[in-house]
Amino acid sequence: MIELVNVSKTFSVGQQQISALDDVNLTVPAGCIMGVIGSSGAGKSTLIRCVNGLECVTTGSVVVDGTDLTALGEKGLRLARREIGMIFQHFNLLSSRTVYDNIAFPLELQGASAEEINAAVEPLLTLTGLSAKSSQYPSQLSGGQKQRVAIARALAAKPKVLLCDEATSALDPHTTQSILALLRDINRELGITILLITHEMEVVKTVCDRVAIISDGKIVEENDVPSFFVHPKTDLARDFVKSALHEKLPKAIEAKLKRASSGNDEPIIRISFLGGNASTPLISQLSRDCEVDLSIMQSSLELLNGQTMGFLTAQLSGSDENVSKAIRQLKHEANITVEVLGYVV
Ligand SMILES: Nc1ncnc2c1ncn2[C@@H]1O[C@H](COP(=O)(O)OP(=O)(O)OP(=O)(O)O)[C@@H](O)[C@H]1O
Repeated sequence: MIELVNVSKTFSVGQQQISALDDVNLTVPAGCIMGVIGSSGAGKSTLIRCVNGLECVTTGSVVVDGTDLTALGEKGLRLARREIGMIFQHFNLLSSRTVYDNIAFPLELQGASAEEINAAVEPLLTLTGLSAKSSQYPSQLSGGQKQRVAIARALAAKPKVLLCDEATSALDPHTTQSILALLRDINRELGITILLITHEMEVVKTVCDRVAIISDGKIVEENDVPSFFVHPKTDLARDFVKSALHEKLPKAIEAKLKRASSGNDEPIIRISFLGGNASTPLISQLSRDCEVDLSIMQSSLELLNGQTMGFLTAQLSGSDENVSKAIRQLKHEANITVEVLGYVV
């Protein structure tokens, strides 16, 4: 549905060339909610602006629903952009227009009649829970309500794709959850493909089917969300995953944790499980098979896209040989990732 093929974007500032996107390849399947996450300056905004033609790519192509946007002239691009709705962090509503008139605005620009506009706007007011606010002005609304108006306006022209640029970053956690639930409903009920950019893993965890990490203008990792959480491949992905799981070792353990083993210490391991394994009696089995003890420090279960994921941090005790055997056995289990966080005496 959305395809970025070898996309690079370079900005010229005076004599300086700034590479914002560097050979990006990314596919967002139809009906998917894809999150692109990255730190500040990684290239997220540039990427999403290239997808709706607000920014021209330097090289490569951007294909949305079979149309190569990079091959279009100004008029063609204007028409193609009707298929692409977009919402922003700061809502970008027209302050002199009511809620109804904000939602109607893109249809007015297209020359729709009053009847056509009403037929499109009324269901959107219902969908976004704004029917009672229809004649109010943006200044009379909360942040969450403003974002609902922006979502309804983005959907007015019946786009196939919705782009979300840090859409919940200005909202409190409770309102964020309600906006993400609305995006999920829109995706399911209207079949709209959603590409969102965010710096918050909580957003990815709550609403996305797939996730890509961008760093220095490059996509460094991409996966479905449950696999991304359980099998992060890069250090950056591991950091993002940890930020979303709020995992922290007890302070006393953290203080004496050594990266390398000194020979007479014990490893602290972190195990992630995906799917059915999360509920199997893995620990007691490991303890029996390998004659090791596991002192559990942290454990949690999460449900992502209907899949159970388990996370467990434990100190492993036993003879060197048995501890090595236990780690080897864990590494061989399907759908389990084991990581040695360090060693304590
Ligand atoms: N119009 C521009 N002119 C020059 N450089 C730009 C322009 N837009 C972005 N950049 C540069 O491109 C790089 C990527 O910026 P971008 O805004 O895409 O990052 P981001 O991941 O969205 O960051 P943030 O989360 O802080 O908004 C940065 O180095 C930025 O300074």
